[in-house]
Amino acid sequence: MTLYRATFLHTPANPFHSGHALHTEDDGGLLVQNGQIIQSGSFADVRAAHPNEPVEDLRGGLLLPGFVDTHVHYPQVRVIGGLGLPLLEWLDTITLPEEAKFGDDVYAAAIAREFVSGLTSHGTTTALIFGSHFASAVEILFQESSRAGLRAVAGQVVSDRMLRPELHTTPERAYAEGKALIERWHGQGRNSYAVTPRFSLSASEGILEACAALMAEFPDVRFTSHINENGREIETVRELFPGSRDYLETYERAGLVTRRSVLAHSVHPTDRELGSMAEHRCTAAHCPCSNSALGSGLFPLKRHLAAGVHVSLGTDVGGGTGFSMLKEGLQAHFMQQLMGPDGVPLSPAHLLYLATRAGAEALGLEGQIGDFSAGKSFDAVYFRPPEGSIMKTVLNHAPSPERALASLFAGGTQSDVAGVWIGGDVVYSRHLQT
Ligand SMILES: O=c1[nH]c(=O)c2nc[nH]c2[nH]1
Ligand SMILES: [Zn+2]
Repeated sequence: MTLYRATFLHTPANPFHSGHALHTEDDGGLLVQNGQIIQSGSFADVRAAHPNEPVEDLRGGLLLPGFVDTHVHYPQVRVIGGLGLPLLEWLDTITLPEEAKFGDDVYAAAIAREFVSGLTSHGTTTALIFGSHFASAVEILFQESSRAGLRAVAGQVVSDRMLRPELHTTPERAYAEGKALIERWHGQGRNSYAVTPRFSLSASEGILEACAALMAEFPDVRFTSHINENGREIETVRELFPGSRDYLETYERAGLVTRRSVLAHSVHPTDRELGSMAEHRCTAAHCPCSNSALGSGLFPLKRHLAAGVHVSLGTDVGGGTGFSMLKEGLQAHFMQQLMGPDGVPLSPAHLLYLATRAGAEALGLEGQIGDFSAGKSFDAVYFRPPEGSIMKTVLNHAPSPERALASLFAGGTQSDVAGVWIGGDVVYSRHLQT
C-alpha cells in the first residue's frame, strides 16, 4: 500500500446540481492498494488509521483525478493547428489526406506512440478515441494503449460515402472488422470498444445499420459520432436523409442514441433534438477549442442543461488545438462568458467536473474513475510547476485550493505535469523524460 500525501481536489458530485460538489483537502491523504483508493480524506485521519504505510509526499503541488477526454482523434495528431478553415474544407484539404496515410502500419505505429504519450503526458488517463478508418491501424492503437497503460475506449471509424475512396468501406466489412476488433480488444486490460461511424454525412443507412448490429450484439460497447457541428454539414445531412426530421434522427432511426452514446459538438441542436438526447440519456461532448478553431459556433450549454442533457468535455485533436484538458476548460469558461445571458458561468468546480467525472459518467465508468472517493481506481495527475515558473509563484500564493485550481485552469500547461498514474501505475513522470 502507498499513502499519497497531497493537496487534492475532486468533484464526487455534480456541481450543476449541487452547490457543494467540490471537495478539497489542503493536506490530504489517499491510501492506495493494488491501484485502488482504499481510504480518502485528510492526511491526519488516513495516517491515524494506517500509521505504518509508506508515504509518497506530493506536497507543493495539486493532485487531481486523471482527465477524461471524451472526444479525440488518433490520426489527427500531426494536423493540429490547421486554423482558419470551416469543418468541411478542413476535412477535405488537411485532415482526410492525413488519415489516408494510416493504411501504412509503420506510419500508424509512429503516430500511435505520439498520440498515446500526448494524452498521458497531459494528464489524460481515459479517452474516448476516434480511431482510424483502417482496422490494422486501430489494432496498432490498442497495442500501444495496452503498452502505455492508458484507459482507451476506441473504435474503427467507418464511412461509405463523401470522403475519399481509400477511407470508404461497406456495411458488411464494417460489421466484420468491427466484430473482430471487439472480440480481440473489448475488455482487454483497460481497453474497451466504441462503435464509431464518422458522421451521418459520410454514412449511408446501411453503415448505420451495421453499427446498430454491433451495438445489439455487444451490449456493453459504447457508441460515438459527431453531430450538429457546422451549418453546411447540417444542411448536407438534411439533403442526404430526407426522411429524418433533423440530424439526431439519422442516428435515432438506427437505434444509436442511447445511454451508451457520446455525440461530439452539438453546437446547433434543435429543441426536439435536445429533448430526445435527454430522454435517451446520451452525452454531448463539448469541444470548445475545436469549435473556436473551426469557427463552428458557441456551444449552447444552458440549453443542454435546461433540457437535461449530460455534457462532458473533449479536446477534439486535431480540430482542437492540443491535448490539454485545462485549456479546454478555460476555453469553455471564456465562451460561456462571452455568450452573456445565454451563457453559463463556469466555476473551477464546474471545469474540474467537466474534465473528470462528467467524462467518467459519459462512458459509464463513474463507479471506477472520475474522482478520488474510496473504491475508485487511483487515476491521477499531479501538477507541480517547475521552480522559478510564474505558475509556481501563482500556486504558492493562492489563498485557497479552489483559487489554485482556477489559476491552474487559466495558465497550466503540459510542463506543469509532474506525474500521472492510471490504476496506480505511473504512466508519465517528468523526471523520467529525456
Ligand atoms: O471536428 C470534427 N473532426 C472530424 O474529424 C470530423 N469528421 C466529421 N466531423 C468531424 N468533426
Ligand atoms: Zn471530432
